Amino acid sequence: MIKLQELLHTIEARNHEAAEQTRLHVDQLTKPLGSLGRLEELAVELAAITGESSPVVTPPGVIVFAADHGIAVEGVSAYPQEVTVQMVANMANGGAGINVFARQIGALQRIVDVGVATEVDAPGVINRRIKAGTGNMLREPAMTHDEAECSIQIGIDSAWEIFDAGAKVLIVGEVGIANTTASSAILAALTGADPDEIVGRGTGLDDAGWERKKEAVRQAISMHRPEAAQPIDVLGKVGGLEIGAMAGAIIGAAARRVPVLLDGFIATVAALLAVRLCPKVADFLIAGHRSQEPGHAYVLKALGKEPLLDLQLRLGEGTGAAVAYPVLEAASRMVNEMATFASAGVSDK
Ligand SMILES: O=C(O)c1ccc[n+]([C@@H]2O[C@H](COP(=O)([O-])O)[C@@H](O)[C@H]2O)c1
Ligand SMILES: Cc1cc2nc[nH]c2cc1C
Repeated sequence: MIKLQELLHTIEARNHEAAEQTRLHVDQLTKPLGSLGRLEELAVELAAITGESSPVVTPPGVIVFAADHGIAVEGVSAYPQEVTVQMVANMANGGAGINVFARQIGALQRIVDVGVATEVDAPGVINRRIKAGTGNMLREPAMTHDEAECSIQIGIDSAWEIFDAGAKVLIVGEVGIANTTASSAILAALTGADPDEIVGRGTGLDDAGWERKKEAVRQAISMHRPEAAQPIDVLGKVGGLEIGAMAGAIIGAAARRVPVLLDGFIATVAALLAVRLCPKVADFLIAGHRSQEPGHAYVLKALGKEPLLDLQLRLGEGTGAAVAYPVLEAASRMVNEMATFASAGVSDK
């Protein structure tokens, strides 16, 4: 186990030489200059991230972190808390949305229980339980400082395990009823955003539930006064076990120069936490899609990221990133498989 602060210091900058080599190569491929648009930018970004001028992105790795949230008892989700454990079992059986899309893109898959209320006894679910769900942030801090740190460490370990198994891109997903409330509270605490601007309907709240959710975020912030400059304080007071694990996995990817393809609102808030812990992490992130949750556009803007897709998704689990992955693969294949003007004997301008 490497201490978090030590690991954060090992995160390097983007590799400009590799990026420049890729840019030169892309300009020699058999196409009008610049005609593959954002794919060309993505290829250069992949080189800068990985340090490889011919970056390879297969296979991708998908890790879904699952946990429950004490705040669920306040009626801030359209679905009951037991959906979390039921969906973990569904994922273990390969029947969830993320299983389908992960199979479609040939991904390595992991599902990690970091704190579902009821323990899931299904083969394939990795047990890294910290506790049986967070505390209700309207009554107590969601986690202790130690628990928050532990969630980050579990994320780092999980990411490194899937990289050791061969994953070349990281997709982190989650399942956790009420985690859009925790994510909204983290986002408000880190950025000072007004809950009215960022709190959405999550799984599909009605108007009354939506008002309750905004009020819960406001109250949690005024009760705990999380310290914006102390991301682990924010994570502990108003966060979630799976959100900490996702932040850790993203840090683990940056430390190993593995590109992170971001999913929806919860995953992107976890990325913002990681970036606040170490700003260089931002260089390793590619936004997969823009979710319908209004806070997602806000956090993407805070990170300065333009998403690849906007398909009006709001499922989570890593699904949006998995659906965006073929775009990333296309950028990599362009670099590795297209002929150059010279090799194909095509006249350049
Ligand atoms: O990824 C997103 O942007 C997203 C937006 C809304 C809902 N979700 C998923 O729905 C759950 C959280 O919604 P809620 O309403 O229970 O807070 C959680 O399991 C997420 O995976 C995910
Ligand atoms: C059915 C269902 C599946 C999910 N997957 C991620 N969050 C979810 C929330 C619900 C309600």
